[in-house]
Amino acid sequence: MNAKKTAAEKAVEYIKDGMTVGLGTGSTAYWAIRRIGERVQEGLNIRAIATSRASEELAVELGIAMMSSSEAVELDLTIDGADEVDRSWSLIKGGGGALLREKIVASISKQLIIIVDESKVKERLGGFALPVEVIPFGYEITMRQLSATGCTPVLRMLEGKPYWTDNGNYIVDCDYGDILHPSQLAIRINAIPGVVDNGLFVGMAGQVIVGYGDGTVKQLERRGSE
Ligand SMILES: O=C(CO)[C@H](O)[C@H](O)COP(=O)(O)O
Repeated sequence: MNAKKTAAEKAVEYIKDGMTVGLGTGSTAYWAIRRIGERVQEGLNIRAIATSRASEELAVELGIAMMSSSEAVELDLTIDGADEVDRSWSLIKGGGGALLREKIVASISKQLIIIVDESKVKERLGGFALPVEVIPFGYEITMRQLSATGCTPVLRMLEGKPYWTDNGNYIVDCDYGDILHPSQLAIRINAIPGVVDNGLFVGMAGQVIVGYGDGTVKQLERRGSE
């Protein structure tokens, strides 16, 4: 069974006619967009905004009506994946390089539903190196400053060149080991001038849907807050 697909399809059940919807990025969000496309073909009337060019292209191909960022004042619902989620629903995102648009879209969503397979649920964040979007100018300086926050920063590369985000920036993957205080760390990272944003999403998820290999899906119960 495809655990990402089952989690994604469960989340799409929350979409109702007339809603405005944020479309996430990645291999789990892909299944949600596919299912939304099917529902649109069946007559569902929604308008959507995507968190990456790749998701936008897929949505347009599937006939989903898109809205511009100037029209998107508040969204009813956003469905997105994550690289890690802990028991208080803090997240690491950005493995697919879309963290900035994902955070912007999540910030105007009345509800953010996170869809993951069971491998992403962790007691503590930090097994996955934290993606940080940085501007290209002075990135070596920014990387040294990131290093001083307690991580090993690595510039993300693609085909021998720095990876470019949809926003024309770089991604630095920062390995902190166990992240004990995600919200404090997020503030420290974002205080560095060359940082645009980081992949820690704290207090943003409104629901986490987990898909399992046996075909079942469950809501992740929330335990405490960060
Ligand atoms: O944050 C993201 C992209 O920037 C993705 O949601 C995250 O990387 C999870 O991706 P996948 O569903 O492919 O495992």
